[in-house]
Amino acid sequence: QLKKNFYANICPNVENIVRDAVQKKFKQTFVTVPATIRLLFHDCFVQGCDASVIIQSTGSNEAEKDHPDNLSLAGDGFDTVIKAKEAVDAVSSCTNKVSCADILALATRDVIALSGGPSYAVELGRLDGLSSKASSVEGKLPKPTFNLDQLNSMFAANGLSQTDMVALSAAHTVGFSHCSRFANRIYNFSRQNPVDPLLEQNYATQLQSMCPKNVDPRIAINMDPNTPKKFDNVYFKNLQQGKGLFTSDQVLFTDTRSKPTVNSWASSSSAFETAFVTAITKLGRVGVKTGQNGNIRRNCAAFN
Ligand code: HEM
Ligand SMILES: [Ca+2]
Ligand SMILES: [Ca+2]
Repeated sequence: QLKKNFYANICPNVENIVRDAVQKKFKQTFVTVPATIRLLFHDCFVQGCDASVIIQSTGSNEAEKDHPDNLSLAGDGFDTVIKAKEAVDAVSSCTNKVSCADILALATRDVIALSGGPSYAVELGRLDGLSSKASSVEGKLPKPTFNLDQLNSMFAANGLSQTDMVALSAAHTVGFSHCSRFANRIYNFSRQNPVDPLLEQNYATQLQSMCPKNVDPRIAINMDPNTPKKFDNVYFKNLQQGKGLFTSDQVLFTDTRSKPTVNSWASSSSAFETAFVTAITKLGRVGVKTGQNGNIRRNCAAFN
């Protein structure tokens, strides 16, 4: 059972310590924002929110982070958690008392606020997981080609509704994607349509020029072409205009079951923010470890 003031008697300053460390990292690079948010998502959907995604592989264990679906997680997300953990552990009453999973949840809240998104209270008290296997990632994370039924069933498996799924998808209002993730939509989409007809034409042309056919695979482009550094509801306005980058984004507008939600949040950022806070709070409860199922890692990247 998570609690908002879990560390009140153990490490009363934990929220300020984490926020200062995250702010420092944010000043160094904006990538801190999307990298940390996506890290939380990829953690919670595999074995629950237990920092299993942060574990480094060793000679005897190929960890989650080396599964193909996690190779594009930006290093700045991992670094944010490690830096915040160091700052927490530097305070003697807090040393080895705060889990990496909780630090990731707090850091995510902080980067969302730093980029203009909603601020919210974070539930705490997660333990860090005791296993991390690349093989356990398979089939647990959504693909950019997913349709609404596939998205709904994967989120439902984590206790999240369609409404939660649409709200959380708005995380694509910040951050980057490599060209390979949507190349299918701008080149050889189908026999009749080389370009996905759901893509607005000028946007498709722009994407083609940023991602030419033999582009360097390291090139990444903004997922929100309008406000890539603001955590806002422009994501939904983009969907209304055929500017969803992935099929899994655009389908939220084209499928009549989710379209009303997109329209409503495109016109009301406060309604979106309320739904997002509900959804990310539910995300933070997925598969939480307690008792013998977890511990507090001394080093977030390695088991004790
Ligand atoms: C709904 C299904 C989802 C799919 C299919 C999906 C897929 C993807 C893909 C393919 C990328 C680009 C990765 C790359 O090429 O580097 C990406 C980036 C990202 N995703 Fe998702 N995602 C989904 C949901 C979410 C959720 C729920 C969150 C968080 C709440 C999230 C947060 C992010 C962020 C912040 C980035 C940018 C990462 C960066 O710039 O480093 N995504 N996603
Ligand atoms: Ca996990
Ligand atoms: Ca945005």
